[in-house]
This record gives sequence, C-alpha cells and structure tokens, in this order.
Amino acid sequence: MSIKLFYLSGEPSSTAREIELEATLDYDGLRHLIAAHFAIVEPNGIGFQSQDAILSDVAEVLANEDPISITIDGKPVREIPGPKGLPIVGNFFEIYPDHLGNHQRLFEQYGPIIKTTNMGRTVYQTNDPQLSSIIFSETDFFTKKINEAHPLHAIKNQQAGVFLGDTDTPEWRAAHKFLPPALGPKAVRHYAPTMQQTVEDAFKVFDHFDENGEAWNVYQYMLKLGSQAVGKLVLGIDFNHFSSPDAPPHELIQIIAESLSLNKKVTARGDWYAKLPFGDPQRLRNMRYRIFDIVDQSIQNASRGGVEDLPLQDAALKASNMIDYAVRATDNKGEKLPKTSLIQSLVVATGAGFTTTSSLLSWLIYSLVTYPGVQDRLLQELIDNDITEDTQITADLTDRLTFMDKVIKETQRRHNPSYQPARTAKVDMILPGGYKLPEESVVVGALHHLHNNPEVWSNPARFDPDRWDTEEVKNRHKAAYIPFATGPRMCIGFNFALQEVKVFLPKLVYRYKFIKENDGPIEYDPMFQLIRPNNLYVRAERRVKWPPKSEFAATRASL
Ligand code: HEM
Repeated sequence: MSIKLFYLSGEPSSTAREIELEATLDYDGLRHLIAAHFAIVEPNGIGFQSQDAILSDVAEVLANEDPISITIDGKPVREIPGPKGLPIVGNFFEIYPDHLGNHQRLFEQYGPIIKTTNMGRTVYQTNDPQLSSIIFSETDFFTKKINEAHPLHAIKNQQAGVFLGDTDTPEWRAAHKFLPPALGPKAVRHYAPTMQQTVEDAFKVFDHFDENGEAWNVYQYMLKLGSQAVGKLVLGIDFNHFSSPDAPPHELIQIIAESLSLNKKVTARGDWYAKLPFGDPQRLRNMRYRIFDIVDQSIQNASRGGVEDLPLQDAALKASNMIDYAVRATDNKGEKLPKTSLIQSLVVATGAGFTTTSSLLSWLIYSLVTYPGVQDRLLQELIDNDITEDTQITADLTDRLTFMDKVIKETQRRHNPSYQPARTAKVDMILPGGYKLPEESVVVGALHHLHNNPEVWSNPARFDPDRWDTEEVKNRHKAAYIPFATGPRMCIGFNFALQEVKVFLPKLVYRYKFIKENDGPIEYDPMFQLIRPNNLYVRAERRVKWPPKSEFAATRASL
C-alpha cells in the first residue's frame, strides 16, 4: 500500500488529495479508483501526468514522488463554455426566435457542450453522442428530475408518473410498469387495422379539398389525424375529426392544449397564485376536472359488461385500446394501476402521443413535397410490393418497405419534432472532455443538433434516405440518432408512433400526389415544446394512374 497525491489538471496543485493505492492495482483499477474519488464520469478517459511527463502505467505512478495531475481525454478540466449574455435576460436574444439556427451556431463556436442562461435559468445543451448517452442513462450521475431549470418545470405533474414526473418516485415506477406492455411491438401490431381505418376515414375530407381545388394546412390536419388515432387507441374515444372538412378538434384535445399553456402561465407566477379561487387558476382547475370526467367516462365504458383480469402481457394483446388494457391488466401481485395514476398517466400519454406524431406526420409530408424524387420512389415501392387501394397494411408488410423506413428515419434525423429532453446532474462531476458540471445542472440532449452534427454525419444538411445503407451510418455511435431519446426515460410510445406512420404513409401516398402550395420559408413556433411546420400548405391530388411495376420487381416476381 502506498499513498500518492492527485489533483485535477487545470486546478491548483494545492487541491491535491492523498489517495491510498493497493500494490495489486492495475491501470484500469487505478483509473476507476481515481474516477470514484473525483466523480469523473468516464474512467477510460483518465490520464496521469507529473511535471509534463506522462505516467502511462501503475509502476510509473507509484515511482513518482510529486503530486500527480489527472487529465481527461488528454485535457485539463474546464468550465463549460457559452456566450456571455446580458443582465437579467442572459442569452435570450442570442437564442430566440431561431433557437435551432442559433444553437447550431453556438455548438460550432463553443464545442460539444454549451452553457446558456435565459431569464435567470441556466441550461446546458449537448450535440455529442457520447455525452447524450451519459445524460440519458439514469445512473449515479444523472436522472430525470424536473427542477426549476428543467424545460418541463412549468407543466410538472408528479401524479402522472410518466413524462411529467421525476424518475425516483413510486408514481413513475407504477406507471412505467403498467403502460409499456400495451405499447410494445407485439401489442401495437394488433392496432394496425384501427390505424388504417383512421386514415381511411380522413379520405373523404382530403377528397373534398381536392374536388374543390383547395390547399390545406398540413399541421392542422395532421393534428386531427394523429390525435384521432391516439384518441381511439389510447382512450377508446372517437374524436370524429373527419366527420366534415371543418370539424373542430375534440373538446379533450382543445382542453389539453389550452391547459398546457395556462399551466405554464399559472405556475410561472408561484404557488400563492396557483391557489387563487378565481381567474386563470380556477379555470385551470375546472379544465382538470373536465379532463378527469371525460377519461373517467371512457374507463366506465370500458368496464361496462364486466372485464376479466389478465396478466399485463396478455391484456396488452387482447385490449382494443389502452384504457381497456389498463382496467384488465393485473401485475403478479394481483395489483392494478390505481385509478388516479391511470387517468393522469393516460392523459399525459395522449398529449405526448398526439403532439409528436402529428408533427412527425407533418414533416413526412414536408419531405414528400420538398425533396425531389422521394414521393415517386415511395410510390414505386408500394407498387413493387403489390400494394393497392384495398391492401390491408400489416406490420409484416411494412417491414418490407425499406425505402419508406429510410425516409422516415431521414425525416426524423433532419426534422426531429421533439427538441428538449433533459436530465439533471445528481452530483458535481467531470464529464468527458474535462467539462465540470455542477450538481442540479440541467443538460438537454439537443436532438436536432445531435442529428445534424457535422462531426457525426457527413453533409448533415442534405436529405439523403440512402445514407441509412452506408457503413458510416450503420456503424454510428448508438446515441447519434435518438429521436425518441434513450435510456429508461425514453419514449414508451415509439412502436406505436412508427407503426402509425408506416400505416398512414402508404395509404396516403398511394391515393394522393402531394404538391406544395406555398412558396417561401417554412416557419416553426420557437416557443412551443415541439418543432412543427406551422405554415406548410399542400394540395393532395387524387391519383388516377399509377406507374407499372419496376423491371427489377417484375423479374423478381417471375422467378
Ligand atoms: C413521433 C412520435 C414521438 C416522438 C418523437 C416522441 C418522443 C419522445 C421523447 C423524446 C421522449 C422523452 C422525453 C423526455 O425525456 O423528457 C418521450 C417520452 C414519452 N413518450 Fe413519446 N414520442 C412520440 C410518440 C409517442 C406516443 C405515440 C406515445 C403514446 C401513445 C408516447 C408516449 C410517451 C410517454 C408516456 C413518454 C414518457 C416516458 C417516461 O416518462 O418514462 N410518445 N417521447
């Protein structure tokens, strides 16, 4: 056993600490020991130096008599960089309104992790796969804890468990045990016919616009379509969004949207304001009661006629929607998800489900009308796979539509709808690259910038579905492409979302040729939690003829 002095390179040598080293320690063990003492997240990046000489094995460390400095990835430790900012507003005007463009610029200027302050709230963002994978991992270093600096703070709802609650809570554990089985790959396969019916119900509205030569706002109608599917399959409610061309969004969709923005307003003014028995706080409470009533009614409808209790996986395969599932699903102790959790978590899943899928559907239509050749290649793939107006789309069939899969991936890479999944530091720590991060800091895995990082993607601004066949992309870091985030708090609805778009897209592309109506830049709402194309208008022209099968497909069929 010997005792050596270690300090972090970049800090004064007077901060050196005495650390006992066992004689049997190997280099790897030494790195882990030092990592534990100094809260260094990635032990493999640790190096040792003494008076500028590199100590490359344990023997050299043991033989050294001076304080030993610890380098991280060959660098000294340092503060996370970022622009200076103004008093009170901080970096607000440097970031908004075009936060996507401006964050991209800041990453180019400052590197893979940046610090910005907006109106007194400090947030860190990263566009780096390794750092993203670390923050999303739920470890001794990071967790989803929605503190005051967290982007979801204004709408935090611990009772919901999922999405709007912290990880380390009984509510999250319960919701996270009960909900995911109903959204697993096998479970969502049996939702395909309902998904297909949903898009087919919308045809009469799109046909009506075509017959009248009218263009329509893509996001508004994809919002109706996306929420119609989520309404049916999560809550068992038919929102009737396509009963006429101007059918308004269902009351529940309107209240969820309104209460999200009202909640932001009410919570921003503090606890005393939220308790006022009149005005916006009272309106918000009334909305919550109304949401509760609507979902409760749906639960009563599902329970009517009696339901059998089933283990989670069986319930998931039999249920016609998630409420139907949740009233039957029983865990191995014979327990069910308590009713309050059930209602709150399903309302949150509904909100999380329809806002995101409608944005993705909108961006998919944007890709069809913007990038040359995409729509034609997609149609050709449908023809080559014998898809017609009458085809029942199944998961087995969509598995064969490989070009469609690449278009969806490339659209989610270039135009990712969700942009602020964030995690909170549990302790002061040293990140790879030597960056010092204080406890309680909130780090956003900036999905758009991760997916468009030139260090990771060649020519990232180019929309190129075929890049998904290249070795470069196949061998990418596992966190280089994470549209649904990653780790234990990642999206639980991703199978549902992908299957939905894979059912909708063939049906839409087979029936219509989409044409962009408006010129000029497509804008997004910088203050909204999701990125969606607000001002995209298209015409959907009903197809009257289709191309023949490609030669390759015809030859394959004759073999
Ligand atoms: C294109 C569609 C979708 C995208 C891009 C998406 C994206 C995401 C992301 C990035 C997160 C992590 C949020 C965070 O870390 O703060 C998340 C969580 C979540 N998503 Fe999705 N999502 C989609 C569709 C859906 C659907 C269809 C559902 C349900 C039917 C759903 C339900 C949820 C839930 C409940 C969570 C929270 C999980 C937890 O807290 O443990 N999502 N989603």
